[in-house]
Amino acid sequence: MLSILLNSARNASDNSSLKLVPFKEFFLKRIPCFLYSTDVKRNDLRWKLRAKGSNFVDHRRVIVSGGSGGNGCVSFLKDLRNPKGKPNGGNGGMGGKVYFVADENEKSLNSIPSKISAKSGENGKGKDQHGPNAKDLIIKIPLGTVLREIDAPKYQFLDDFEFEPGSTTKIKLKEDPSDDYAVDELLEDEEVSEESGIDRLFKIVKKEEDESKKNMFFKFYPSKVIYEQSLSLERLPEDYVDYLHHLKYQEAIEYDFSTNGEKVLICSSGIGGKGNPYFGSAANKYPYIALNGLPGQTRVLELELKTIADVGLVGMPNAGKSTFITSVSNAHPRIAPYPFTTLNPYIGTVEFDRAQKMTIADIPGIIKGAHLNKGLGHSFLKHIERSKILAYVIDLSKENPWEDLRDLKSELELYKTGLTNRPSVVIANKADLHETARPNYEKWISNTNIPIIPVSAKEAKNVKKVIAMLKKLVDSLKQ
Ligand SMILES: Nc1nc2c(ncn2[C@@H]2O[C@H](COP(=O)(O)OP(=O)(O)OP(=O)(O)O)[C@@H](O)[C@H]2O)c(=O)[nH]1
Ligand SMILES: [Mg+2]
Repeated sequence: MLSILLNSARNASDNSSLKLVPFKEFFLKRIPCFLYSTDVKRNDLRWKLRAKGSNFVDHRRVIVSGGSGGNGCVSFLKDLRNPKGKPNGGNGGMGGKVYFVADENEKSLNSIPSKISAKSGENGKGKDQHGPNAKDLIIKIPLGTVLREIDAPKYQFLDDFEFEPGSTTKIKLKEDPSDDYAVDELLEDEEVSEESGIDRLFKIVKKEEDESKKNMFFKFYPSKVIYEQSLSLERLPEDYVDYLHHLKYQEAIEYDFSTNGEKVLICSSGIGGKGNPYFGSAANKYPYIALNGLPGQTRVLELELKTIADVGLVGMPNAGKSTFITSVSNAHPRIAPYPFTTLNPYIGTVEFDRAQKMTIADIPGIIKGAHLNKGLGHSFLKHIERSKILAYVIDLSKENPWEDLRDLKSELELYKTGLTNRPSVVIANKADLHETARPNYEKWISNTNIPIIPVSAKEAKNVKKVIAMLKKLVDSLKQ
């Protein structure tokens, strides 16, 4: 039985076609590790390289919209004694706003949907029943996310709006007797000019060809014939006009979530429309119109996760970065004796006395040629880009370990010029493998002037010394 299992595992590993990979992964999880052949491991590595860490999402494009406001209602009180009662249409509720909150427990943008929309407010109803407001939407995003707006939203219904202080425009509501429904026509009124003295008035240019714009703002009493009636836009509620102005001239946002718990309003919600009592006056006791709710704000955003840590660990695959972070902090990334064990960045926290903390980022291994997308590529370097201190982890037991340091530095420079100028330490790991590590250490000391700290992350030897050095550097940068 065991030999059948082993053979199938080998057969699966020989076949490098993509289709078999999920099966192989599935299969390998279910056989004991002593049955793994080196072939299987090699193929596993190939699969990882092909995936380029794609199970970890650090870049995402999202469309976010606030909820629309509910419509106001046109309704009148009616009973036996009072067949023509007062207007009693309720107001529409506000839509939900969308907030982003930085959360240090979120590690990837994986869980952020590509479309985020808050719910709409409910419509008003008769008998003065106002529509309830919708709940705000709070989206948790990983600490260190950088947000950029990549597309200006288009609110076509605002194309014709010109917020010109001093000019006045009236909306004429007109009924065409041939139509069943009352329709509104938006006409520019030439006669009325600057005399009103109200600043926030605006002009609507008539555009007959665009039917879709009709009835955008107003709701009419069903089947009620409305003869010519005019309404100046200055009678619109102030928050309604403010919101239209805000939509038309909204500024692009850019934000860097660098503090845990930071809450930022991303999209405002649409204002609810007023019910018909709002339009009632001594001259017009039976207003047959109400306001529709306005749509919520929409933004197209690009989110990029750039981890924030005090210290960034950089090293070739298998150098012992994950072993080091495990021995000094609360992070527990996977450790294994083959390259590219780590596929996502990890953040470990080292706690000192007096509630002082230092964070360290472990990222996937970088190899020579990473800038040409070799290995896992160097896109993960963005996760140490914001670390003020770099800790190079070198495998001291390897042949010519100084070459690794040189290659790492050149990859860092190719990724971002000047990155290697940051304060740094060199951790010479695997110093417990005396046979090779000792002569390498001696050569390093005599041939270079780069200071190194010999360490055994596995046996937790000398790691405290490294932490003390790193803390000194972190503290000196804070001053
Ligand atoms: N002898 C010895 N082995 C070590 C030491 N540190 C790490 N190792 C071993 O080296 C292998 C790789 O360690 P990892 O910590 O997974 O290395 P890594 O740099 O995180 O590797 P990637 O995640 O693949 O980039 C494991 O088998 C560790 O047990 C050490 O100080 N001494
Ligand atoms: Mg690792």
